[in-house]
Order: sequence, then C-alpha cells, then structure tokens
Amino acid sequence: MAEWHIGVIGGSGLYEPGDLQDAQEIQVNSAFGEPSGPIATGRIGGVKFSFIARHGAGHRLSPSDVNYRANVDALKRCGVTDLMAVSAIGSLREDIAPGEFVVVDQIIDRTLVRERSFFDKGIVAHVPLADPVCPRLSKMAGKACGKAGTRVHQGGTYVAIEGPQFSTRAESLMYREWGGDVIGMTAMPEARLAREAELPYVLIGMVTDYDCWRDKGDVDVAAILKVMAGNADKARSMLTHFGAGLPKQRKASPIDTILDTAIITPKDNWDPLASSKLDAITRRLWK
Ligand SMILES: CSC[C@H]1O[C@H](OP(=O)(O)O)[C@H](O)[C@@H]1O
Ligand SMILES: Nc1ncnc2[nH]cnc12
Repeated sequence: MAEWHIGVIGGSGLYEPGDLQDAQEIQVNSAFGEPSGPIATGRIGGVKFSFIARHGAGHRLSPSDVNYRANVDALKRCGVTDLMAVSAIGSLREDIAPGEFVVVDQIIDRTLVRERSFFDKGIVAHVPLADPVCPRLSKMAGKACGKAGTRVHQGGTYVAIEGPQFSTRAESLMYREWGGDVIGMTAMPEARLAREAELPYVLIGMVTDYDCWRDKGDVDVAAILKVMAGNADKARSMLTHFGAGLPKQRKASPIDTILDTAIITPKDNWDPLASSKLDAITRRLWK
C-alpha cells in the first residue's frame, strides 16, 4: 500500500486546480519535448496533486498541438500514481445536457495526426486497452461529482475527433449511430499514453453543448464559453471532494504493472536511446 499522488490534466476552462495547499510551480523537462506548461503541485484534502493545463497558459495549444506524450511523461516524472483528465465535451444524447458531467468509460478514436505511443522506436510494447479507464477511480470521481452538486452520468462513450473544427452534421449523426454519447478532441491519445505509462486514468467530461446533431444551427463557441465558466467551478469543487474522499492508503492496481506483460522486445535488445528516453516509464523494470 502506498500514498496517492493524483495527476490532473485540466482541459478547456480548467486552467488552475483551485484549492491546492502548499502550492509550488515547477518546470519539468521531458525527453518527449515540451509539456504544455509548468506543473502546479500541492495538496488537496491532504492528498498530493500535480496539475497541468492541457492547452497551456492562455489556451494557446490546439488539440492537435498539445504534446500529450510530454504531459504524461512529465507527470510520471513528478511521481503521480494516477491520472485524472478533465475535459469539455459535447453531448450526443438528449438526456446528457449542458452543465452536467459524464464519467467516461469508453472511447472511440477518430484522431489522425498525433504521436500515440511512447514505444514507437527501439522497444516494442502492446498494452491492452479494452477498458481504457480505471473503474476504481471512475467510481470515486462519480461520487465526487455528485458531491460537487452536478448531475453526473456514470459511464459513456467519448468520440475523440481531431478537430480543431467541430463535426459536420453527418459525422455527428453517424457518431450517435456508432454508440457515441459525448464528443471531444483530447481523450486520445491521452488515455493510450496513460496506460503505457502505467497510470490508471479517469476522464471527467463537462458537457458544454449538444454538438450539431440536435438543432439546425452550428456549435456556438460563445455559448460554450458561458457554460464552461460554471462547469469549471464545479470541477474545482469536484477535485476538493475527490481529494477528501480518497481512502488513506492506495491499494495496487493491475495497471501499475501492465508493462510486465506488454513489452515484447527482450531487455537485451532494448535500444539504448529509446531506453534512456523511457527512463521515467520503464525505471520500475530496470531492477
Ligand atoms: C472549447 S470547445 C473545444 C475544445 O474543448 C475541449 O478541450 P479539452 O478536452 O481540453 O477540455 C475539446 O476537446 C476541444 O479541444
Ligand atoms: N461539440 C463538441 N465537439 C468536439 N469537442 C467539443 N468540446 C466541447 N464541445 C465539443
């Protein structure tokens, strides 16, 4: 059993975590390039948290420009044990309304041009991804959303599009046919990379709009921004309740050691350059 250390990736609208005590801002270098910005570390409810704003200060990075590998690697270097993503999402279902939260449990990946693996050269790994989020964290996050006073949907399929444009109406209708419940632009490759970094991942979507399947018009960014401000307050409250509600000690998760059975390249054949880039992620296996 060990201490929790929650990494938080704050999406559109959530640029700072709120109630972070003993806060410090640190710059963390990654062998995978530049993270989106500095990491704020501190404690919420006595639990360690490290926070990064996904789109950087002032929201300068588009979903395709976010260096997802560097962000996950930098948080791993800080020693986080688990990863919580908070994201603005559109709804593909009548019953999921703007202002509500969805604890996502499945993802359909429609992204096109992103680095999606830490194991792209010199060491080959195939991690399982059937269930891309951690059920334990999802349950606790759902409870925390409820305590923050928002209606929460426990489970839902997120369609990850490349963006930055919103979808065409035909695409939006097709995603509904596919079983998509919500839509966004960032859950992939983030969830893939979290799994490769042996970090249990939870994704809390804050609904801002109905995408374009429902009404005649377009998705309206001005309307999104209005809903987003209220959502961000609720997300900060959710983080406070989440920190307060965690059990004192963290029990091991199967995801903590997922690379034991995923790396197919024998250690003797590991490329030294790949190995040194992957030092934070594979250090556990060096012994
Ligand atoms: C501002 S609406 C579109 C934008 O918001 C979401 O970002 P994030 O997932 O980081 O909250 C969505 O994925 C798009 O990037
Ligand atoms: N309708 C939508 N499509 C894609 N990403 C979104 N993020 C928030 N609303 C969205």
